[in-house]
Amino acid sequence: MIFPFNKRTEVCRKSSLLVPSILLTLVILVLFIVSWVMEDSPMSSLNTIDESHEGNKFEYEQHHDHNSVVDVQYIVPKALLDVGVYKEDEDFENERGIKPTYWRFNSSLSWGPCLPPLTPIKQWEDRRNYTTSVNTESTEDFEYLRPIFQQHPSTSIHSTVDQSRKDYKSRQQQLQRGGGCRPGFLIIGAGKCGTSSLYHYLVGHPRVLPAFEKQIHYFKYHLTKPLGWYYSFFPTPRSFLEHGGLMTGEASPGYLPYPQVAKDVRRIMKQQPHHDLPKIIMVGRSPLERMYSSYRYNYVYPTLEYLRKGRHRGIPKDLSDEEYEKYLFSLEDFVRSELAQLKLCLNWVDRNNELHKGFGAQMTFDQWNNQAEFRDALMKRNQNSSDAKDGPPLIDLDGSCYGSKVSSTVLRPQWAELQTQNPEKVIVDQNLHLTQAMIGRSLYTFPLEWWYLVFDQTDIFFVCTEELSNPETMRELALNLGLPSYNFSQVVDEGAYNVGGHRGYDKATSWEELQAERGGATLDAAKNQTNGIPITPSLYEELQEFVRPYNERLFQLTGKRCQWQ
Ligand SMILES: Nc1ncnc2c1ncn2[C@@H]1O[C@H](COP(=O)(O)OS(=O)(=O)O)[C@@H](OP(=O)(O)O)[C@H]1O
Repeated sequence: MIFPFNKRTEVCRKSSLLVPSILLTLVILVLFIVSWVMEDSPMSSLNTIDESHEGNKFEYEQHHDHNSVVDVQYIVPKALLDVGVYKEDEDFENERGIKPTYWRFNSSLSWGPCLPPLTPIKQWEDRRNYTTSVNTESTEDFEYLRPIFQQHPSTSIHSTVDQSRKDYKSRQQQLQRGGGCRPGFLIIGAGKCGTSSLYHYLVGHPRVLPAFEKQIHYFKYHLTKPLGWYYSFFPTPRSFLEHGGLMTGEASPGYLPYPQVAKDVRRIMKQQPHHDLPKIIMVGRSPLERMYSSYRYNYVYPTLEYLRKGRHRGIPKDLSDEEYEKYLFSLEDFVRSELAQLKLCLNWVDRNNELHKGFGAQMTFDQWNNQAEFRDALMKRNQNSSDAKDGPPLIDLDGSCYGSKVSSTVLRPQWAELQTQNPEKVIVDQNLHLTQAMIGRSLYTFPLEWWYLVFDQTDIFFVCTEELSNPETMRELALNLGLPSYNFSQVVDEGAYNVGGHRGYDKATSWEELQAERGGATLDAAKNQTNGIPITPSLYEELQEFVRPYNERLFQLTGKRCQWQ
């Protein structure tokens, strides 16, 4: 008896538990589905946060995903949205319908090229560290964003540049704050072609702000440092926007020669919000003039400096330059030996006048064919070069043509004879990569081919040095970068930068001074140097012949022809 009773009560008890547990399961299921749907919704990742800090009230929209595993957080001050920064894309188109890089507003993660201060989420949650990187500007401070939409006030170029320099003088402070502005253009070279002038002319545009230094060389020499280190060379977001800036950039001539740099610029900049890339600008000068400029700048002046200080064993210090001359190799010496080396590397002709492919194409293939960006082109152009439509073989001049130290007295294979026969003459270690390639670095097409494999054709701009001082050249370039039209006459009238010896990248020499220095040549001739290059006429002719096809390929590649052949 007891059993049926007990059994019935057990059944009753069980059935009375069943309903709530089904209900509970249903509720859990519904909650799970809702949270799952919410997780996929972008709105769910926006929290508005009110914070008080040091007497200021802040309102932020905090973007994060639901797993809270995002370790970098963009905090966008609400006030920024209120002043109307996020308008239509078209607001930033110039008269050619071109927008400057990064000015797209489909995301609130970036203020044009500038990234708001970054706050690691861990710090956000850990209030003890909270104050270290949060933006401490008050709401009304964001009024400074307004000039972006208005005609920039007509302050003089210099006061704008000087003021913005002052604003971001403290790079250390900027590093701590996070954020920063990305370069919208990179002048990648070529060295000794007027990169300093091009940079100074471009930042003379009132909507372009200069970097802390003309050449930063981040992608060549400093990749082990964080990107924040690089951005700290550019205006702070505040100073950038306050000055109505649309673009900033830098000029590092050491970028052009290296395929790895082209790859790294793309890879690293693509990871940033917007995935836009900086525009690539290259300036090219008559190859022989560049070569002569490099000979003086990278060999003669540093070697004289070295000798004057008595650094070379057996050569007394403080002699006159004329007395030191016998210790220097001539331009003719260098050109002859490098030309022979380059012919072996690129193409050479045997006694029967038959043309042979040099060692450079195969060496370059072996070195680079494991890189996805370059493999296809290398297969077509270096392995099967009979098909001209794919372009000439890719050659990594710097990496393949020059070899390395032969002995303590012979620094490069190309100088074996020169150095052995002239033991009293000096080549210093310091600029070997430049001294070895006086002609090579004038063959602009070789390195530029690699940049064309990595960047869109429309993102690469080529300017001829000889046209730099024409304000119309600069206006065209600025328009093609998406900037408003601007008359550069006043800027170019300042003169040429980094002329002759080591006067500095930021030092302008007036055109009149240049005219006087260059023996009273006409102003036009002073702008387009016509100095005699000290080599024998026969070698000059041979060089001209040698560089002509490479110049021709450069003009084909860039769609732009310079006055040199
Ligand atoms: N506007 C203009 N027109 C023609 N030539 C010009 C111009 N501006 C600079 N220059 C000449 O360019 C040479 C300096 O180039 P860079 O600034 O690129 O040199 S560097 O690689 O950054 O050291 C340097 O050449 P050299 O004087 O022959 O050495 C400058 O005189």
